This record gives sequence, C-alpha cells and structure tokens, in this order.
Amino acid sequence: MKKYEIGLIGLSVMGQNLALNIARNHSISVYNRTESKTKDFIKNKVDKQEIKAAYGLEDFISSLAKPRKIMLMIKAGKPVDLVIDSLLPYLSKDDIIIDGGNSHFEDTNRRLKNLEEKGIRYLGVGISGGEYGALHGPSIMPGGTKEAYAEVADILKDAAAKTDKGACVSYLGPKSAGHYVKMIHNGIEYGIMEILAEIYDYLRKVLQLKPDEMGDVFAEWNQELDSYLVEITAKIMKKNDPKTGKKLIDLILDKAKHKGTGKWSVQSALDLGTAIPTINAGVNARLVSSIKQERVENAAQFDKSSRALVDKKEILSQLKSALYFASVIAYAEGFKLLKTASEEYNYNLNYKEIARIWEDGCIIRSGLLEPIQQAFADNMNLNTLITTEQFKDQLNVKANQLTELISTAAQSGVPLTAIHSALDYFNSLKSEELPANLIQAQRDFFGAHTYQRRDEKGTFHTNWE
Ligand SMILES: NC(=O)C1=CN([C@@H]2O[C@H](COP(=O)(O)OP(=O)(O)OC[C@H]3O[C@@H](n4cnc5c(N)ncnc54)[C@H](OP(=O)(O)O)[C@@H]3O)[C@@H](O)[C@H]2O)C=CC1
Ligand SMILES: O=C(CO)[C@H](O)[C@H](O)COP(=O)(O)O
Repeated sequence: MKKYEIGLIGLSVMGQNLALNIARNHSISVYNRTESKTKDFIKNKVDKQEIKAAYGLEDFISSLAKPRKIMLMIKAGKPVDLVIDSLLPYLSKDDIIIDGGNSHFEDTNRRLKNLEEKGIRYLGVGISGGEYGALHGPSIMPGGTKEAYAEVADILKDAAAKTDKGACVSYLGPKSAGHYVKMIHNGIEYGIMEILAEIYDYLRKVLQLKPDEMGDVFAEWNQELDSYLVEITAKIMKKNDPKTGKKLIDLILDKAKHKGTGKWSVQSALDLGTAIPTINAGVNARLVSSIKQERVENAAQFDKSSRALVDKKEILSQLKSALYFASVIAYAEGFKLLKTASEEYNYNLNYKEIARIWEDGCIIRSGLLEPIQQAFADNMNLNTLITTEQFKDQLNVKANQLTELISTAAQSGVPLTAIHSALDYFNSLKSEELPANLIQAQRDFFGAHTYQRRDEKGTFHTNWE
C-alpha cells in the first residue's frame, strides 16, 4: 500500500488550500471530521494532484510513511486537544504532529511537553496568508522540536511563499516560538487594520469622499507603501455588491469580530510589562464596534459634531503620513514585544529573519519589512525600531504632520484611537521627562508604597499630610 509523505487533518479554508499547495511537490493524505467536506473537496477541488482522502483515522494513519508527519489545520483551542487525543492510540515514537493553526502559545507549550513525554515530536507552526496564501504560498513560522523541523523543512519550504531572499519560512525557536511570533504577527495585523479603518472613517466623514475615490487614494499611496493590507483596502473600496449594485463597503455592518490572537497579544504584553498601545487600540476598537445597539442609542443623546473644514490636498498628505507613521509604530511595538518575550521564554528569536519571512505570503507583508531587516542587520539586539537610521528622521517629520489631522478629527467626532496611540507612544518613548514622579508620589501618599528620588539612592516614604 502506498505511503504518503505527510497527512493533513482539517479541510476548511486553510486546510484545503494548504493541501493543494503541498500536493504540488509532495504526496499527501487528508482527513476531516465531517466526511462530506472531504468528499466535496476531492470532487470539486482536486484534479490530478496526489491527494488521498481518508474517511477514518485508522485509514488516515496507516496511509502515512513513518515517522508520520501530521499537520493539523483545525479550529484553535479544545478541538486541537481532542484531535491529538484521538490520534495518540495510533501514533508511534518519533511521529511528528504539526499544529498549523492559531493556537495560543501556552497551549502549544503544554501540548509539546505532554507529547514529548510520550516520544511524539511537536511543532507549533504559525501560518499566515489566508485562503490565497495557503494555496499559492503563505508565510510559515515554525517553532518547537528542532530536529523535527529538519524532517519537515523541505515540505514547508516548498509550500511557502518565495522572495529573492528565499522561502518565507524559517525555524524560529524552541517550544512555542512559532505560535508566539504568529500571535504578534496578528497583533500587528490588528493595529494596521485599525489604522486603515480610522483613515477610511476620516476620508468619508470629514473629506466626504466616495468609496471609489477612497480606493484611488489608497491605491496611489500604496505605490510607495507596497502593503498587502493597503492593497486590499483599495480593492474593497471599489467592490460593488452583486445583489444591489451599490458599493459593498456601504452595506457591511460596522461590527468587527475577532478570534483571539489580538487579545492574546495584549494579554501577553501586559504579562510581560511591555506597552503595545497601537495594537491594543486595534483590539479595543473591535470591542467598541461590537456594541452597535448601545452606540446607536448613545448617538441620539448627543449633538452631532460639526465637520471640520480642511484643505483637502494638505489633509490627504497628512493622512498618508499618519498611515506610514502609525504602521511603523505598530511594527515597532510588535518587535519590541517579541524581544521581551524572546528573553523571557528563551526563544532566541532572530528578528531580521522574522522580518524576512514576513516579506511575502503573510497578511502584514509590506515595503516596511525591508528597512526593518536592515535595522536588525545593523543591530540585532535593537531596543526599538523608532531610533534607527531607517526610521528616525521619517518618524520625526511625520509626527509633526499629525497635529492638524488629530485636532480636525476630534473636532469632527472621528475617533483616531490607533493613530493617536501611535503618536503618544512615540512621544512617550522620546520623552526624557515623563510625569511618573507624580504617580510615585500619589502611590506613596495613599498606600505608603515608597518612592525613589533623583538626588539620592534608596527608597523613601513621606507623611504627606
Ligand atoms: N482562515 C484564515 O484566514 C486563517 C486561519 N488560520 C488558523 O488555521 C486554522 C484553520 O482555520 P480555518 O481553515 O479558517 O478553519 P476553522 O478555524 O474554521 O476550523 C474548521 C476546521 O476545524 C475542524 N474542527 C473543529 N472542531 C473540531 C473537532 N472538535 N474535532 C475535529 N475537527 C474539528 C473542522 O472540522 P469539521 O469540518 O468537521 O467541522 C474544520 O476542518 C485555525 O486555527 C485558524 O485560526 C491561520 C491563518 C489564517
Ligand atoms: O490568522 C489570521 C490571519 O493572519 C486569521 O485570518 C485570523 O482569523 C485573523 O484574526 P481575527 O479572526 O481575530 O481577525
């Protein structure tokens, strides 16, 4: 009986496309809990590729060459544990499980430890690129048992997106390094998506541009930025609803869902004591968007803001600056958190390599990743991207261009939470003097928490009244 090089469980959007991608170079066996999905996949998507459909776990396992390589592309959370438990009775020592979903990094640590005790090797692999990337080449972020990676590296390299620097995949580090990096990738994704949403809001409410015009603006800006998220935003603005012929964006409800990776990035940042305010703003904005009914009721109780009158050409230039500025800050926050996490969890991350594998295939790919790589090539242990030769001057110039934008947005009642957070983060990081002396004094006043002085070493307490 023929033995297949790799097996894949989970034939939803990502699993189907990844299976078709892998099948271009390697034989693959697939399995899905719901049989009808497998049948539909084989009937409608598979042509001449070498893909075996298995309709039972035993059949699936026995179709694989040893040591077995099994990729999970299933819903993150409990399903991953359930599937691993159901596989265990059939697995042998040295088999490799590859979790390609968006699992929480702490779950990955737990699973890796449990499986290692049973002699099973485990890789926590972040995959980005959505439906298109999974089929044509995603960015792949593997972490976990290193020698297991060596055994699947060729399969992952063949599947990954390619740039002139190589395949967009690289072993990132032990344990949950891959899933941690993917989580932060998604955190940056949340930040940039929110920055674009705020610019869209300003364009429609203050400049009163129509979606087609906004599409042109985003497309023109993107000639320089070369960002996938800007590119799809431009395309979204142009799309007509097939049912009504109206602009689809105008018909979509203003409530955004989320599956957890942005929230986990913020939770982890707080746990590690690292600020990521622009990314946090992206998460908060989705939470506020979700209480639509409450917002509608609130709106009826307040006067409508009066739209600021602005010079269109000038403000468009400021909005372009805001997009560049806040996007750089979102990456800077993400990389700073990666550095903190790498030190705390001994991931030994290579930031330049992370920026390289994000250059294509993934959702946050953009022209900014080239200067980010240069910045890490100059200093692999950078504290922050904001002070680097690649960004320092540009951030300085663009920060100065944001004041009119921010004040006219406030006047017009348009929240620019992420853009404002990015500017405040930048201003805080470049402040020699912050007002935390007052915080120290307040804490000591009400709670005798003590304080440190500028003029003497030690800890002090004052009887304030
Ligand atoms: N969609 C995207 O753009 C991206 C998704 N990801 C991640 O990749 C993974 C797959 O994503 P996606 O393709 O969107 O699919 P979903 O996250 O929607 O997961 C659906 C798949 O999970 C399976 N599943 C769910 N519960 C169970 C269970 N208890 N036992 C067995 N199988 C189960 C489903 O099987 P069944 O058909 O039987 O219900 C189906 O194959 C997720 O972790 C996701 O977060 C990563 C990058 C991008
Ligand atoms: O990982 C992804 C992209 O990189 C997935 O599309 C993920 O679902 C996006 O997160 P959310 O659903 O919370 O917006």
